[in-house]
Amino acid sequence: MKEQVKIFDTTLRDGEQSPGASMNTEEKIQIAKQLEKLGVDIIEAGFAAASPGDFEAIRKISEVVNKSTVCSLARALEKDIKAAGEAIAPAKFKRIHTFIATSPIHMKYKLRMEPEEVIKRAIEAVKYAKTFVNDVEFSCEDAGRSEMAFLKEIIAAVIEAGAKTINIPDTVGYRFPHEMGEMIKELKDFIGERAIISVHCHNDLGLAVANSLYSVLNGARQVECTINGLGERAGNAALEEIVMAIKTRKDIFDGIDTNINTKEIYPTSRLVAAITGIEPQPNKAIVGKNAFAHESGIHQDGVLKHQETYEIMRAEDIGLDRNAIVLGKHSGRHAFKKRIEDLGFTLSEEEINKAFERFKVLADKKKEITDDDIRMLITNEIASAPEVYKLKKLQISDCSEGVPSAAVTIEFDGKEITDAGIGDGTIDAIFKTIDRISGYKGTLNDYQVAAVSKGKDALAKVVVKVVFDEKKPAVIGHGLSIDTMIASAKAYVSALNSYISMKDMLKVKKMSENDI
Ligand SMILES: CC(=O)SCCNC(=O)CCNC(=O)[C@H](O)C(C)(C)COP(=O)(O)OP(=O)(O)OC[C@H]1O[C@@H](n2cnc3c(N)ncnc32)[C@H](O)[C@@H]1OP(=O)(O)O
Ligand SMILES: CC(C)C(=O)C(=O)O
Repeated sequence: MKEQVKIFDTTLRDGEQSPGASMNTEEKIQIAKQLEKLGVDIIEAGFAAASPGDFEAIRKISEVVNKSTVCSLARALEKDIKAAGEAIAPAKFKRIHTFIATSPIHMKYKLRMEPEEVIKRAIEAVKYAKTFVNDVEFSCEDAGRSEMAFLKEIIAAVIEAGAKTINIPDTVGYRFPHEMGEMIKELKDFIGERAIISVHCHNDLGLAVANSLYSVLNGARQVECTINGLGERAGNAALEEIVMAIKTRKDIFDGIDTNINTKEIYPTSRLVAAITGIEPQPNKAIVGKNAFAHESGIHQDGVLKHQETYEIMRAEDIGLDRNAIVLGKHSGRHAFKKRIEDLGFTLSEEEINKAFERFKVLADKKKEITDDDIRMLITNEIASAPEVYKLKKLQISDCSEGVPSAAVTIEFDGKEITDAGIGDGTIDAIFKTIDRISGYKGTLNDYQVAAVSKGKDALAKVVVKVVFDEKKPAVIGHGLSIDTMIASAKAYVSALNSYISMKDMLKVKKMSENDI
């Protein structure tokens, strides 16, 4: 029988306390729905008394979420608890989370209360919260710096008052994992089955996840955490790290599991990053851009031969469907060859070796080599496309009014062929006319234009990515001219020549007259 650790997500409450992470109601609803899909047990949707906007967001979330419990934070104050109770009222499963600080420093300087007064307030708060909901959580704020004897006293009192979950926050991220574990163990022995122990760890010393995991190992059965580790100051424990650590190290977390659908981790992380505008650092565990990327040749070779040589988790398990191999200056031949094959090219060993040499030269100049760079290397360098078709003349109509059209003259097999055509724009008209002349039909996948020099007579460089057969990879063409339209026509013709010159690598599908 597996023991569940409840995942209490506080992205919408503590996460929103990250400077700059404010979200509007619509955005919070989107995130709440995604959190439900992710399978979090409790969504802390906000702090109802903080503002009318927070109240409204919690209320709307309570209306749309029906699998996860919806929770609002409240100080140990009647007005906060009333607001929380009213905001979560529509929810199918609801919880009030009330708190008061228990550390000597907070009680003395912030609350300016004697410990006895703090206990009295805590009991009143829990009792009042119980008039709204059965599910009441109580937090001993700054428990990490609180005295054990006082913690036990207040915890016993709030359990007696009806609290079902006792949260032990390391509010300022002060504890070390072994200390956190010892504290939770002692409290677990004290509380027994009377309430669920929860932890809420901050990351001021980078220990939030480690502290949460040690707490689980010592009896905590709820973890409060946020997507991407967002939160006040250095943030909270990252949900994705806790969940994946428990899943990956089954040997340590024997018989312990969460309800999280890990395949929703990456989509949730992206949604939160897009809405808050706070991007996880590239090397952030689990969800960082580089978390599943291998750049160096020895690692790439190992992963290609057997994934587990350098991966303890599978990218697919977090819902990430992406090529883990990043080509760069440290990449080796195995990875390069694999990428060429993945892109749909069939090259001889000699061609691969030639391309690999050029790739290394390029990689010295460029930080990351993209798939388009590889296509360019192959289509324009290896094939060193002979000019089967050559642009001779181009005339375009003024398209400010009327139908954009182009007349193109192409040299082919020693003869000049001229034709004219119309299109959705001037460039489209040029490309369609080239298709008519050549008999191939290209689909433009990408078009980029850049100035390669300065001033009025700057040279325009156009790069096109064209698919001439949908079953075959795209080819790249480029053209340079002082005139953007001519550069575009040259780029398209160069893509066509590359395509034709690779007949042996890519079987060419010729268009019939009727297809044009
Ligand atoms: C560790 C945490 O993350 S706690 C949650 C933090 N989140 C927030 O603060 C949410 C956003 N906060 C707010 O919008 C505002 O601070 C409000 C609306 C909650 C309160 O605003 P104000 O009434 O203007 O009070 P202000 O924030 O300046 O000061 C906090 C007051 O609450 C008191 N207080 C703090 N915690 C508690 C508590 N758990 N129970 C009772 N009183 C508390 C403080 O002692 C202080 O009281 P005082 O005015 O008598 O000195
Ligand atoms: C209110 C509590 C749970 C909190 O956010 C903290 O202590 O950090």
